[in-house]
Amino acid sequence: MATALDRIIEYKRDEVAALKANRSMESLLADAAAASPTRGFARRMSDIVSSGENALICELKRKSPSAGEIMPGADPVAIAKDYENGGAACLSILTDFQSFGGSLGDLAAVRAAVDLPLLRKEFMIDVIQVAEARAFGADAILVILSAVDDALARDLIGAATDLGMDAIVEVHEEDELERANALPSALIGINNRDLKRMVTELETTERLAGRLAPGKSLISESGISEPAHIVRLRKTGAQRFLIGESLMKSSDRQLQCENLRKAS
Ligand SMILES: O=C(O)c1ccccc1NCC(=O)[C@H](O)[C@H](O)COP(=O)(O)O
Repeated sequence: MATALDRIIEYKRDEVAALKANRSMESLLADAAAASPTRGFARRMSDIVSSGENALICELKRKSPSAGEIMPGADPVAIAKDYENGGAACLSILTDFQSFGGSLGDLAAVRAAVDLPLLRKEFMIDVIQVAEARAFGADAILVILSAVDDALARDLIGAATDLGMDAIVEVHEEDELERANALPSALIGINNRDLKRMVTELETTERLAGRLAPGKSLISESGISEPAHIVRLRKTGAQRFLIGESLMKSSDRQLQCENLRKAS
């Protein structure tokens, strides 16, 4: 049976074809060259980790295949400022519209409003999306190994590096982690969300964390909603966390960020 990810990749192919029909790589690269410099996504997290606190990548997420509507009319700038005031290391801006209600407009608006490094959270299947990400102000991209082969992953990471961006290589299981270890990016995201069963299990990070190659930095992603989860995940060595739904739904986003940032 097709997973949510399979369905997203299916329509992403149409979106990329439409992008190529409307914009040339050259014009996107010209916009990327004119964009303000990258802000050091990986470096910002490392600085926070060195201080002993947790580096949070806080996500703007209006809806999702697993949760349905989360915060339909969310104002991207107001949310981003809550996260910044709460001590987020970086922000994750979903730019997929169909499944997550996001847009490149969100990315550009947040870029102009806050100083934090930004991840363009998108389903990358073509290097033209990487150029587009930089043109709209991204500092990092996501490479989901369940959606791409190693050759394409290398191309996406190479394109990001050429544009001064970082790349998070995202894995869900052992064989993907082995592949990630061999790819030229230091950031590995272990996603606790099983897209086949649509459940999140922190046990996924606990199972895989010890298998990261030396020099790789672990980001634990999905299903984190309370300081106790961070305390548990820190036992695996994780000090970088990607958090969306629970922060979006929090009645005091800034305070919740502060609590998660300091949990140990
Ligand atoms: O969130 C989903 O339902 C989903 C479905 C299909 C592909 C990706 C999906 N989520 C993307 C993410 O990785 C999360 O947005 C991110 O890790 C934050 O997770 P959470 O804190 O659980 O919102």
